[in-house]
Amino acid sequence: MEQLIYSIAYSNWFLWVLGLFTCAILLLLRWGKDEQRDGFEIKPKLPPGSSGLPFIGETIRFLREVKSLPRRKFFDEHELRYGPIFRCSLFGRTRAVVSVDPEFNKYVLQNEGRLFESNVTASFRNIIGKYGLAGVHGELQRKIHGTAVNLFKYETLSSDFMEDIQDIFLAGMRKWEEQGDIPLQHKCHQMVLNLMAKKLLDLPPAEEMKDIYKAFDDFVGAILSLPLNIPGTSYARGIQARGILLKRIHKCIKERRQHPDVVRNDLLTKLLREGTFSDEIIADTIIFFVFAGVETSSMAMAFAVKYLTENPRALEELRAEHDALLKAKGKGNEKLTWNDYQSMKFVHCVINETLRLSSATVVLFREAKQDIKVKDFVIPKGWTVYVFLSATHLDEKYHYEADKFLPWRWQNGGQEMLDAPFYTPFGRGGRLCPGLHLARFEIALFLHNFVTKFRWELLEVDHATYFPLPSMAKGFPIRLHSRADD
Ligand code: HEM
Repeated sequence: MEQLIYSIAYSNWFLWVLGLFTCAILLLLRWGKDEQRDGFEIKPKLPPGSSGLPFIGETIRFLREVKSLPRRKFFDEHELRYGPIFRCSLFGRTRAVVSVDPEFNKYVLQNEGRLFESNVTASFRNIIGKYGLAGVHGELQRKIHGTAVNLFKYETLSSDFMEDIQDIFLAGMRKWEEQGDIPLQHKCHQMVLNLMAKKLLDLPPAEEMKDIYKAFDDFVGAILSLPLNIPGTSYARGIQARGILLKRIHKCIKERRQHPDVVRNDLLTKLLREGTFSDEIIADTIIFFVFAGVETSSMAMAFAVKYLTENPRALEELRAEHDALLKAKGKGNEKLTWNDYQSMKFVHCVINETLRLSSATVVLFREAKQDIKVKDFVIPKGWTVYVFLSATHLDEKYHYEADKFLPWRWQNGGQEMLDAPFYTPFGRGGRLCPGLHLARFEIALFLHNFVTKFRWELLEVDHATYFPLPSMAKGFPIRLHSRADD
């Protein structure tokens, strides 16, 4: 018996040693495999950081902290510990690096297509389509991007957009006035959607084309949803909406070919006239403009009003600028001219500051196309770099009292910040937003009309969130009062 006990104890001890030995070998083998996967003979010096939990990484912590104050908490703590470029597993990507270093961000974005490449998930690509610009690379990306730059360039705003923007915004605001109580965020969304539908496809406003507008809405709603293609989910509705929109766009293409004599000032006509792209590319490009141009601009409008509501001094200064503009034009002459737009100053400070605090694009994803040496470490080929634009916008090192809405920081030389690597609401490099002039123009014309026509009060306290997009939980419910009654 004793012998048996000894022999069991001995064999258990032997098994323990054997087990530990095997684990050690397996760990060594796995470590070696990781090194080989990264393409290095010896362990590369990766940026400092941690991988967090398997697969989830630090996503849960990020999502929790991005909602709390100060808004830069997650980045401040990581930067303090590891520096501005750190290894961090987020959103299911374990081989990833976060950058909140403005100079490195600039380097990454300016080397698009050479050292780095924008990368999108398969589910996102299913929504935006094979030729949706974010997922297109190389020569074709440059060609479509160049066309978009041409369509939305500063010089075209006066001839191609001014009249339509004012007509649609003035009509929209007349309705808001009748309604009195409005959720501003949703109303801005609808108004910008009307504008894009008119400018892209020459469609009449929402009331006359409910199905198409619902499809637009479902499509935009699906972009940031969980990619579950199960009936009833936002993603599935988005895929369905994409089909409806494609059908409508192809119908418009056919109509334009059948009736070339009908004069239209829309972007589809211009794209067809160029004759460079297939119908499939044109359809995906139009759909991508809806994705890129609606939520981004309309959120900025709603957030500008939120910040002005909270900062009466800024509102007063903006209103004074725009009342003076109207006074100089004389009564009954409410439509603005190109010269009026060019004379506006403070409104651009308000727009810059709004986009600094709540730009629609929080983070850009880029994949390293080769091993990238940064400082004294290496980002291996195939790794993702998260370029966190919002983190540099909120960094006290570059913006004093960074959490506060202070449009005056953009006055007296503040304009130089527009080119600085720590202010990039529209990105940079080969994918710099081609709609940036249009977006600024829309927001300026919106603010001009809104502050000169209305006083307003907030009906309920609303809570803003900033990820994945800036948004207000209740849609910013306000009561409007016409200033004509003052
Ligand atoms: C406040 C409003 C807007 C903001 C903050 C914004 C921001 C951005 C940013 C940061 C990018 C770069 C994406 C990247 O590098 O991967 C981008 C790309 C793009 N934007 Fe905008 N955008 C706005 C409005 C618009 C408008 C009105 C349009 C026109 C319809 C537009 C069209 C595009 C397009 C087509 C791209 C893709 C460029 C490419 O990948 O080559 N954007 N936008």
